[in-house]
Amino acid sequence: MSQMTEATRTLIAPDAATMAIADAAIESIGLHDEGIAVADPATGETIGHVPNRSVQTALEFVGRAETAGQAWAKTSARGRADVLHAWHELLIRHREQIAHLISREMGKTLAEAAGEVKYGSDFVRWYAEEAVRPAGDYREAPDGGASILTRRAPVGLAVLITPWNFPLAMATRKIAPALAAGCPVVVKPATLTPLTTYYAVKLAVEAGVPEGLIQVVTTADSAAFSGAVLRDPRVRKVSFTGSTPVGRQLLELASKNVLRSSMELGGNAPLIVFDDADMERALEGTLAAKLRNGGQSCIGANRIYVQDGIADEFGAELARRFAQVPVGAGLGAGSVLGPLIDDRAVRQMESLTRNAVDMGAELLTGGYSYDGPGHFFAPTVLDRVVANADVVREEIFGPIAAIQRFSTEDEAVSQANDTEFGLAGYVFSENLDRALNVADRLETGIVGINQGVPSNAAAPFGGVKQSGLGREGGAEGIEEYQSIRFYNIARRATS
Ligand SMILES: NC(=O)C1=CN([C@@H]2O[C@H](COP(=O)(O)OP(=O)(O)OC[C@H]3O[C@@H](n4cnc5c(N)ncnc54)[C@H](OP(=O)(O)O)[C@@H]3O)[C@@H](O)[C@H]2O)C=CC1
Ligand SMILES: O=C(O)CCCC(=O)O
Repeated sequence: MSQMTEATRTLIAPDAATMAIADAAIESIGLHDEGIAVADPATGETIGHVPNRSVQTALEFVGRAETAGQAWAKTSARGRADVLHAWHELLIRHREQIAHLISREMGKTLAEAAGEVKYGSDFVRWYAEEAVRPAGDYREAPDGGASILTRRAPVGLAVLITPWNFPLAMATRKIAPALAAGCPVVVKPATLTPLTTYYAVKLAVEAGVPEGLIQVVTTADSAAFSGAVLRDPRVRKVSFTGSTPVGRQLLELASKNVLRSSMELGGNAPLIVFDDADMERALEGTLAAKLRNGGQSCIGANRIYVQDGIADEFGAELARRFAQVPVGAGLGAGSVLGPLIDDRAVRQMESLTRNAVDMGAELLTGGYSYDGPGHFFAPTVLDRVVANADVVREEIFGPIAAIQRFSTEDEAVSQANDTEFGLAGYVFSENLDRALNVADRLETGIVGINQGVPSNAAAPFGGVKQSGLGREGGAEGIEEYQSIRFYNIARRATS
């Protein structure tokens, strides 16, 4: 595609010393050199192997977790909290190794990986704190004839299926509340990035999580895994983060045993910039909402709507900033944008850009991939994208900013809501009334107002419409792993 120069073609190479830190972390996990190969997306190099577990082994692991879970469910809340606090401390003590490992296996820059270590560890600390919060309440029946006690019991064995884009945070966001609630877990990390999960779980065991309580299953046949494990009567809960088509399949499987289900699925986030926005805030917020994690986030800004009066200036300035973003290996000094996860993702970015341009979009910057061995695509800005272009209808999952223009608030809201997804949205306006009114009208579970990264361990992350079911993080996140029961105590009037 166009716009390629020798300067923009240059990629920052990985640094040998930083790769050595990552490789030492991988070595310390103690896995063997056989099974499923894991590759570095910046170099294509194989960096380790994880076991390819059979269905039979996965079911044995279910049994081990269930056995360990019986004692864990009886451990006091303070006991569970203490173990989670100890795990949090170990994650922080090993933050450097974990950040390098995340960067090596997933590709994000070291700075972003360090941010993920903080974010991912925050879930462990948060649920250490939540474990001891009241797990029930007392109420009176309105007619006075009964007292009602509620109690939250652990839901039981939870199967946790995580994606490759946040290898630590997506694991801890599920494991920590499950453990805090008193549940055993079987975790299935993505085949593309399983090493961080093995490393974090090893630290959990060192921190005092009972042997067997967390079982990690890696497999080359994830469909066979879910087909068997979700039908097993010992399993009571499934929590999944990933694509909507896989989420639908898992919900179908979960229906057989009527499993409690949490689904954090795809997004198609609208980002709306009004003409009364602070331009600097809006540009920085858009850059963050689009390029965080190389654009590979389900809350990444997918459709950017800019009000007519400022659209030319906004588009030109965003393109200028995108063009200056240093691209290279996550473990390369100064990289701000790392590689995409695999070659399929690069081909998808090329196809989305081509389709948008064919349909009339203006390519303001980027639009090209880099020659192998890594999977790199340039930061790209497209302006005047039409509403039925693929880049608008599909989840991009890469560094393409697709700008459309609008004139009125009603028009912006109606375009923003014109999708089957409803995970995140963003509003930029210095008029608080307007920002809040538009936020109220967006059909999403999350809204960033004048900022581009709304995630926080204390917040209830999750979507509406086809973006999923349930919430992760916050006080709500532990409830996903609890069953509420009540005791009705008959009361006799006394005089
Ligand atoms: N909501 C989100 O955060 C994410 C959304 N996505 C979206 O999905 C697209 C495709 O990414 P992809 O990684 O293929 O996402 P998937 O939904 O295929 O994978 C996510 C996780 O689910 C597992 N999985 C896949 N199929 C099954 C199955 N039948 N039973 C049990 N587990 C299964 C994967 O395992 P395995 O790795 O072994 O296939 C992985 O652990 C992305 O481009 C993006 O649009 C992707 C990741 C995260
Ligand atoms: O599903 C994702 O893409 C990961 C969640 C990102 C976040 O928690 O901010």
